[in-house]
Amino acid sequence: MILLDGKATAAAIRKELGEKVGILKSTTGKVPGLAVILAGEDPASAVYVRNKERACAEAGIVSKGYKLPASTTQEELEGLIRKLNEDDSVHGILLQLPVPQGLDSDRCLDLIDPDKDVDGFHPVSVGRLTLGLPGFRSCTPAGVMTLLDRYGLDVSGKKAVVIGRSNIVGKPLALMLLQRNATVTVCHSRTANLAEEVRSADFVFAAVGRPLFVTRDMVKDGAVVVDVGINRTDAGLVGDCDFKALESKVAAMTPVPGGVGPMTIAQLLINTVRSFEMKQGL
Ligand SMILES: Nc1nc2c(c(=O)[nH]1)N[C@@H](CN(C=O)c1ccc(C(=O)N[C@@H](CCC(=O)O)C(=O)O)cc1)CN2
Ligand SMILES: [Mg+2]
Repeated sequence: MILLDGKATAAAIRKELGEKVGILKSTTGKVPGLAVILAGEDPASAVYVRNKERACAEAGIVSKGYKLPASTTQEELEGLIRKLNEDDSVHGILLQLPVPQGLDSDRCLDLIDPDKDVDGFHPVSVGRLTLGLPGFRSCTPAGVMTLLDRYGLDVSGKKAVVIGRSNIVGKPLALMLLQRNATVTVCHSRTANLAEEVRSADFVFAAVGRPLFVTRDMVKDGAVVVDVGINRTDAGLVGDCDFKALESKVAAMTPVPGGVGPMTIAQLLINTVRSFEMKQGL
């Protein structure tokens, strides 16, 4: 089995981007800037934001953190986004999700300038993805595609099954796979014969949010399995797939942790550098 090592791949991407940013800096005199908004005190979000800021530093991207209390009002948050839209040193704006109760994340995401929407959550970005037009792609599914590319795994003509239909993973991932000429099935909680659907897949993408949901009997021999799940259990962090049980059956698989998670952050950096380049007309 080939271990699809997201941690190592993400580290390689950060290094490559660092070199690229160095060249961009010497040719333009400017550096990419990412604004990271964290509202409230969700501990997992705080970790992700810290990791994003660290990753930016490693790649030479200037990150500006905006840590807001859970009591922040909708108006304050919207005011900050408007200000960042106008700030020429900011090439990417991200609002860490979830936001505290009482804040409307959809209204905030709507306000982000689509040219700075490095998380790819703005309806314009989603529309561009749907139409196959250039634009920012949601970091988790785009990071998955980048990981497959780095391992030379081509989905064209293959049967891909996505388990999960969230706006930030399942739906955009299905569209990206379709764009790459996979035959795509999206499964969810109401799918009849889910195990049978998954068993027919050459590529399985699990984004259900249920620990060890994908079992050995559900996967065909030689399939490629990408586990997008991050579940905190008493036994620690586990994915949506039973890694130990699948290991001897599949051709390639991502671990959790160290698979898709680090690629999400690497993709954010890729998107931010791309946004910077576009601003410079490159
Ligand atoms: N504005 C956004 N909010 C959220 C996104 C997003 O892409 N943009 N995705 C998730 C959270 N997320 C990034 O924000 C994220 C989750 C997990 C990881 C990661 O590296 N996970 C590690 C394990 C780390 C741990 O101990 O938890 C791994 O899988 O190896 C990175 C980013 C929801 N919100
Ligand atoms: Mg994501």
